Amino acid sequence: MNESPPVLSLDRVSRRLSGRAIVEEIDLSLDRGEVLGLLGVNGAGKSTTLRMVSGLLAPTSGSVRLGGRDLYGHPEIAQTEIGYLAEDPPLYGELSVEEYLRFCARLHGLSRTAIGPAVERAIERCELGEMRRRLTSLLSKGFRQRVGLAQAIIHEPALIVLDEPASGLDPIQALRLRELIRTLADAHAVILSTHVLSDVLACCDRVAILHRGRLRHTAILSELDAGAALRVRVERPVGSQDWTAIAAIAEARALDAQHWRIVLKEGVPAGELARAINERGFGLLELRTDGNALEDIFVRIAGETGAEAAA
Ligand SMILES: Nc1ncnc2c1ncn2[C@@H]1O[C@H](COP(=O)(O)OP(=O)(O)OP(=O)(O)O)[C@@H](O)[C@H]1O
Repeated sequence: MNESPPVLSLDRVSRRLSGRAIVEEIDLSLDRGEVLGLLGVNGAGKSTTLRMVSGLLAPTSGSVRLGGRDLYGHPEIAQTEIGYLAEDPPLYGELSVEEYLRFCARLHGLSRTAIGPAVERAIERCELGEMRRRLTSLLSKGFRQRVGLAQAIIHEPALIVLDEPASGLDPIQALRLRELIRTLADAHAVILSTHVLSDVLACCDRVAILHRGRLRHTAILSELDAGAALRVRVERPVGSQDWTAIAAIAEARALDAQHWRIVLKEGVPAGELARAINERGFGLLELRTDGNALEDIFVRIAGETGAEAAA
């Protein structure tokens, strides 16, 4: 079978600056339909990695491939195959949203006849209709990010690279942007950097944790959730013996008598716990994933000192 190469693959990619390793030997790959979150504390090397992925900064060693072709051997593919949203997108303040997007479409090499429909599509997807004639210098931060996203998708690139896309947004704007990013995965491969766990949980399929320039952990989020704890709130106060009597439960810890952290045995769906709670008349008030599996991993890695991280 002739399998097509991944949209993006990194093979032992490193970047050194003045003899210091900023990013070291990163291996990653990404396919259409996936959103990968690059998670790390400030200074972990996220932006440097994304700039190498976007064709803006050559690796000191290793290779970045797009659809199987070496990006730095064929730099022209960056223009057509990559859309990049920088942490603070440079918009030309004297242009309206529509003028700016037309300009970006030309930069990405779209033909004169293709520019109009591409601008309309990007405006629609990023919900910029009401703002199309507004000068970009007069936009709120949330709309500036949406315009940045619109220019990143205007040429329908295979890969979309987003550096801290939700940074500085209020919670509502951040939620809207995450929803938008999630929809992009239908047609593109998306890689985004963030130091915010909830960004990853809300819109990524996979996470790669960077620390001190090294890739320390990768995980598929749905698999993390499967083994993760659940938070349960019940009407009637119950004791740990009530939980251990339920065969599906591996572990139960009281937060208070009505509020528990439950870990299910491997492969048991959360619905089974809901059923058992109702059968026993505990009165289920709330059942949700604890979200701590990723947090535990991230906090452990982010807390490592230089010596531990190098080990
Ligand atoms: N041009 C440069 N010259 C010197 N040091 C640099 C340069 N660019 C990055 N660094 C250093 O490399 C490390 C990684 O930087 P990078 O911006 O990639 O991290 P980051 O994870 O994106 O951080 P943040 O979340 O703060 O944006 C940092 O210690 C930074 O100070």
